[in-house]
Amino acid sequence: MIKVGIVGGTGYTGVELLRLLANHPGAEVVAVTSRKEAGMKVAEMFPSLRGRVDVAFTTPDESDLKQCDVVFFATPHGVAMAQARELLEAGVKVIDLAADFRLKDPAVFAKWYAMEHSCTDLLAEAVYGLPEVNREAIKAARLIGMAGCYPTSVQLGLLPLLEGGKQYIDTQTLIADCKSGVSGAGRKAEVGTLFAEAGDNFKAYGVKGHRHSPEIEQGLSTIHGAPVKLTFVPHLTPMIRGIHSTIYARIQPEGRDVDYQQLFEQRFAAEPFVDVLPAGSCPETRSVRGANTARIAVHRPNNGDLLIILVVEDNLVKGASGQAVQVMNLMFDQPENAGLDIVPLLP
Ligand SMILES: NC(=O)C1=CN([C@@H]2O[C@H](COP(=O)(O)OP(=O)(O)OC[C@H]3O[C@@H](n4cnc5c(N)ncnc54)[C@H](OP(=O)(O)O)[C@@H]3O)[C@@H](O)[C@H]2O)C=CC1
Ligand SMILES: CC(=O)N[C@@H](CCC(=O)OP(=O)(O)O)C(=O)O
Repeated sequence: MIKVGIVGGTGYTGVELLRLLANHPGAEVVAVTSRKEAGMKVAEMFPSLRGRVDVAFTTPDESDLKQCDVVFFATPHGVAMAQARELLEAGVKVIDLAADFRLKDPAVFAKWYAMEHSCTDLLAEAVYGLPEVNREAIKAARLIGMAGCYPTSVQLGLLPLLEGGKQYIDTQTLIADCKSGVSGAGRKAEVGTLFAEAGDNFKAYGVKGHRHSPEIEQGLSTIHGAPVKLTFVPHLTPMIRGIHSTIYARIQPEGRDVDYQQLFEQRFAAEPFVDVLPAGSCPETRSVRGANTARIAVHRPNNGDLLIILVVEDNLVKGASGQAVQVMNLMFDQPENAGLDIVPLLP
């Protein structure tokens, strides 16, 4: 059994890790931290886990995380980078769901996260946690910076069009118009996510600049092998789970004769967690609720020069904890779908 520790077990991604790992045949959660709820049984706080998770929260200081084979950080930005070195030196693998190990340039990290990076050597070593792009590197890694929720959807939507230096689309004018459910903002109390503020309401935010822009551009540029520019506008929608990304790309002369439906179907045919919908479809966020699946549809209206790619995912699953379990499975040579064989919840 893989011995698992979770730092930040009371937040939305932490409890989602607990839910998924409760069904994992090869992993056992041996430590879960919370500073505020230390001493309380996990299942007392989250009755959905009664009979499935039999551990209590401990403070991060009390928790013997070094006895684990892997520790997930489901914490705010800046927490993992303060603790990763000690764990790695003790032979523990580290999977960070925050952004501490995503951005390769420490100056870019400092600009967007308003803090200096405290271990740039580990940043250089860390592997980006997006299996459809980095599967082999993930298998060999001991430190993972998981892809962000919006960045996962946008990179999957553009992967077949950009990888291998393809010149099918204009890589300098891409637009990603993205919507997220409120759980994307985490479980902490904030006015903007109160029911009376976020319910029956719809708004864009971060239009001047969002910290996922540099992450998406870094990822797309790596996939393409040359700089890619993208305008990213996130929106908050009155739903709990789910991300819907609508991506616009201009087709270049080299891409005029490409069958995009076939390109997407072929690229993702062997991917266990990416589903390309039949031509003409529009994916719904509820079709992936609770599951580690991204569903994608590609449209080319009137066979013109505009491609519209629609991507849906559950921000807490493929956008965070499910993808983190997928990554753990790769790192520990488990079946990639262990603990993740889930039918989405309807309605
Ligand atoms: N929500 C989402 O959809 C996604 C979130 N993420 C990222 O995952 C991370 C967690 O997000 P989310 O679960 O939503 O956040 P929450 O705010 O819901 O939970 C944060 C957790 O971290 C713990 N925590 C807070 N500060 C510290 C600290 N200094 N040391 C140790 N533990 C701490 C909290 O417990 P306590 O205070 O009791 O210790 C709590 O359990 C974030 O970095 C977020 O950006 C990534 C993808 C999607
Ligand atoms: C709706 C909402 O507020 N979403 C968050 C993004 C989700 C998140 O936690 O960001 P990471 O994926 O980088 O960890 C935001 O825009 O800040």
